[in-house]
Amino acid sequence: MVTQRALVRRPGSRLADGLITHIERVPVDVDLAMTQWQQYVDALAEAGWECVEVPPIEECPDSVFVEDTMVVFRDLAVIARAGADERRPEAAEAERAVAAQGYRIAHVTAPGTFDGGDILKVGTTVYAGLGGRTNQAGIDQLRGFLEPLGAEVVAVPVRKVLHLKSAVTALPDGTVIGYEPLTDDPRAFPEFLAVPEEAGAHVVLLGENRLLMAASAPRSAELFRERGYLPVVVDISEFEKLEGCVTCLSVRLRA
Ligand SMILES: NC(=O)NCCC[C@H](N)C(=O)O
Repeated sequence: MVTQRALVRRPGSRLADGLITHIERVPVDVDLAMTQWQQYVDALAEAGWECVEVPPIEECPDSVFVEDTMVVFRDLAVIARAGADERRPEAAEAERAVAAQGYRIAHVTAPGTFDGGDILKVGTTVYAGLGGRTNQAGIDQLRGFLEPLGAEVVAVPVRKVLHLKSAVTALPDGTVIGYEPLTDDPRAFPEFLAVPEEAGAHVVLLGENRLLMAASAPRSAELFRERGYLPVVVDISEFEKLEGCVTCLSVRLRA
């Protein structure tokens, strides 16, 4: 029985116009991006994840970064009010897709904003990055939705990168991993492991000891191998040009 599903969203033809904030714009090869997206979806599928496609939204170049539309905790999906105005239309279809998977729905409303990329779940601790895309009102509303379900919401600063999960994610044992030059406050996390590359900070937990990660972080992959993990590597160069990473290309629904 399949118990793991992931929402994904195919890139649109305007992908190359996606937002950039902390990096210089370089041309995006949309055909290559499409190939890379398919390889990413295939890697999830090979690891036992059933991928559910959210219908693409052509007018939003960043809609492929579907993780930003929500955070899911237990049986609740909290739908984001995106920190970037241009990205707000992305939420409606994503909400329909997660509701169709049986999730209850809550909404962050004005003046609150959050992007799913700012939310890192480690067990029942929910770290929320307070920065360019997620504001205090958004975090307060998230706390109101998630703490009755047993979460502890912890706000952490994000100043150097787009999203909290651009700086840090976590290994299956709960160790938070981050590239120190881009992590505002490593001491915010009880267990912190520095990795040698920016993209080495981004892992998707595929199950058991498997970690989905980007090809741009080979030394970090080696570090994880030494710790007993099995990196599953995908090239997402075209999404990295738009400040995307492996986490933001899917919403993992762990039923
Ligand atoms: N969760 C993520 O890391 N999302 C990446 C979003 C990148 C997109 N170009 C943006 O600026 O919103």
